[in-house]
Amino acid sequence: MSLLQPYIQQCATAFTPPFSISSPHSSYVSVSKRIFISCCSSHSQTAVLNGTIDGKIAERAEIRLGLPSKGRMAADTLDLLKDCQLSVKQVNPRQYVAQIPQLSDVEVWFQRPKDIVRKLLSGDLDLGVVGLDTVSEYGQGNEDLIIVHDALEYGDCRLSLAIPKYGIFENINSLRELAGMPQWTTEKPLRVATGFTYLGPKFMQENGLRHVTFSTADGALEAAPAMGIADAILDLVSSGTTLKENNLKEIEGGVVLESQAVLVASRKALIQRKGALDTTHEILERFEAHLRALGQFTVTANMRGGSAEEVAERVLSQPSLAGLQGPTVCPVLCKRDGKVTSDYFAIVICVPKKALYKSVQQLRAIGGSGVLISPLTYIFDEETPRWRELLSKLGM
Ligand SMILES: Nc1ncnc2c1ncn2[C@@H]1O[C@H](COP(=O)(O)OP(=O)(O)OP(=O)(O)O)[C@@H](O)[C@H]1O
Ligand SMILES: O=P(O)(O)OC[C@H]1O[C@H](OP(=O)(O)OP(=O)(O)O)[C@H](O)[C@@H]1O
Ligand SMILES: [Mg+2]
Repeated sequence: MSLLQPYIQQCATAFTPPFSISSPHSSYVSVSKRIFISCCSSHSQTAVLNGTIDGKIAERAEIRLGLPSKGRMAADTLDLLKDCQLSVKQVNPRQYVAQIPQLSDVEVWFQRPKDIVRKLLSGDLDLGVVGLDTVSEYGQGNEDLIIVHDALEYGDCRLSLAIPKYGIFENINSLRELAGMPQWTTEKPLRVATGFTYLGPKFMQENGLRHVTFSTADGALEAAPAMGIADAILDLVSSGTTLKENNLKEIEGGVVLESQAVLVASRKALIQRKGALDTTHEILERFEAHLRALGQFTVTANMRGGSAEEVAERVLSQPSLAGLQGPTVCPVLCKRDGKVTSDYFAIVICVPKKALYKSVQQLRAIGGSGVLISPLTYIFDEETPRWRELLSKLGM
């Protein structure tokens, strides 16, 4: 039985029969009155049960981390891990298993993003890095999937509905206007081309669009309206260039999901697999510390003053100079007339990259000189907020 089944049944009760489910392998899904067809046999629960027996995970010593084997997420994921001093040692690009020397109990498996989600559900992977769009589409709200880090700051895109700029759509600019067009009927529903055959129908149903039918393809969906195959498309948008080049436009209320790369885990693995939670903690800490540091610079400067407190007062009087917890102020000691004195103090603060120039101006305004700026590698907090969240999601 497909995981889409509850949804199909929900639709079936929402609309009056007759309807039919003609083939579980068909690539068509419709939320119009007549056809409700599950789209993808690979979503089946048999697969979900593969690596688990009666909800218990299969025994193995290693913790398996799935990383994208190709596509635009692959290189950025390896770069992130490298920046966190977790370089992946892969002998050659065609070898799908690899190691991270710093995490001795982790085995890396390179997989296509959708297969990472499927294998997390089947118990064949424990952790994975993929786009939120892929987790949402192939995870279908399954409670075994837990988002451990929701913002790895790459792979930014949105899943968005787009329609032609021309013809009957020329003056249609919102989902409400699209839904209100008299053209869509049971006999002639709005045809949407999408690779998101779970999220697409769900979104349409939640937004009250009744006369909709879906077709699917693996890529270049933006061609479908001009080819006469579809009226609209539901696909990922990043810069918007592909839509523009194909004479398509997004509409108000048409964004299904904002996505970026995330770290996702199997709840069962975190709870049952020895070492999985500790390893996840380490990866999470490194990701958080690195990503927090990305937005910050360390600024050091010298400042003349009578005492550390007096210098701190001056620094704290400026809105952009508070730092993470306040400035570090240390005396700069030098010898004058045989005596050690401290006419200058060195101050060290963290400054958001965006506020860098303003901070330098404020430092100068209060007498700062010799301002040095260096990038930060990590900011480790006492405890990461996401770790607390994860423990609470796990009921710990
Ligand atoms: N234009 C984009 N800009 C930024 N990120 C994107 C964009 N398109 C996709 N992504 C993100 O990258 C992930 C992988 O996309 P990619 O195009 O590499 O693979 P795919 O389309 O799923 O597979 P394939 O095209 O190989 O069949 C997507 O799931 C999404 O999270
Ligand atoms: O808004 P843009 O920056 O133009 O990016 C959007 C395009 O990127 C993705 O396609 P991809 O390049 O992955 O090709 P595909 O259709 O073969 O998956 C997506 O499916 C869009 O077509
Ligand atoms: Mg693609």
